[in-house]
Amino acid sequence: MSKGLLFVLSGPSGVGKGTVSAELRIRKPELIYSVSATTRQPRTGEVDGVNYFFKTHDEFKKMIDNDMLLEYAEYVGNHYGTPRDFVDRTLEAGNDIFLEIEVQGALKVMEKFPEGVFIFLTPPSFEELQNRLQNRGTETMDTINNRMTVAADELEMMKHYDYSVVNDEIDLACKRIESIIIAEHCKIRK
Ligand SMILES: Nc1ncnc2c1ncn2[C@@H]1O[C@H](COP(=O)(O)OP(=O)(O)OP(=O)(O)O)[C@@H](O)[C@H]1O
Ligand SMILES: Nc1nc2c(ncn2[C@@H]2O[C@H](COP(=O)(O)O)[C@@H](O)[C@H]2O)c(=O)[nH]1
Repeated sequence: MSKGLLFVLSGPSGVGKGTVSAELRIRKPELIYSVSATTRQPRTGEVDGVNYFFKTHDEFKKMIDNDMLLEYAEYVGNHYGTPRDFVDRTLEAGNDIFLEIEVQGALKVMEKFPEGVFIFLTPPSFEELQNRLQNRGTETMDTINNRMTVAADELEMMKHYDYSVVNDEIDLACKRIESIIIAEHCKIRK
């Protein structure tokens, strides 16, 4: 049996990765989504094991020490990481897996899985990115400013990705990603 494909969706905070992924889950239920571990506090409505595995700093460190993370990164004061075992088992079983992670982590996955498919989600403009972060209302103005500073560096990394997709409209962004998934599967059949 051939292995599944690893898709990584990345891009600056607030660009709409979570929103687009949630819509893709509805449109492509056959895709399997990785649940990350994080030391960040849950936001209202977030559920442990569904949105994230919420960990203490000690628990997260143990995961690193036991080599349980495919990649991890510190992002604006919190740690985030992708549990390795779930990714490996999904791919070995011949299923595709979808990771939604920030840019430092994606660059690490590129080293370990160069055969992965790396998609950078871009905002229509920098101003719109700031509007989206502010309108989401989940971060303080300080955190938003920090995330915008990081975003400027992250946009520089877009050139390392296989695809860039503009998230102007959720429907269009999803259609673009769905086309990429189809195209990557066609490549395998050739
Ligand atoms: N195409 C779009 N047009 C307008 N608003 C959008 C669009 N996509 C997402 N949004 C809004 O932008 C905000 C940020 O989206 P979302 O939380 O999905 O971003 P994210 O990239 O996952 O952020 P983070 O990396 O911080 O988790 C949300 O309020 C969402 O509703
Ligand atoms: N490197 C990783 N980044 C991850 C992972 N899971 C999520 N993220 C990214 O972190 C930021 C902030 O997320 P938020 O939920 O606090 O807004 C965002 O860009 C996520 O995509 C991961 O496992 N590794």
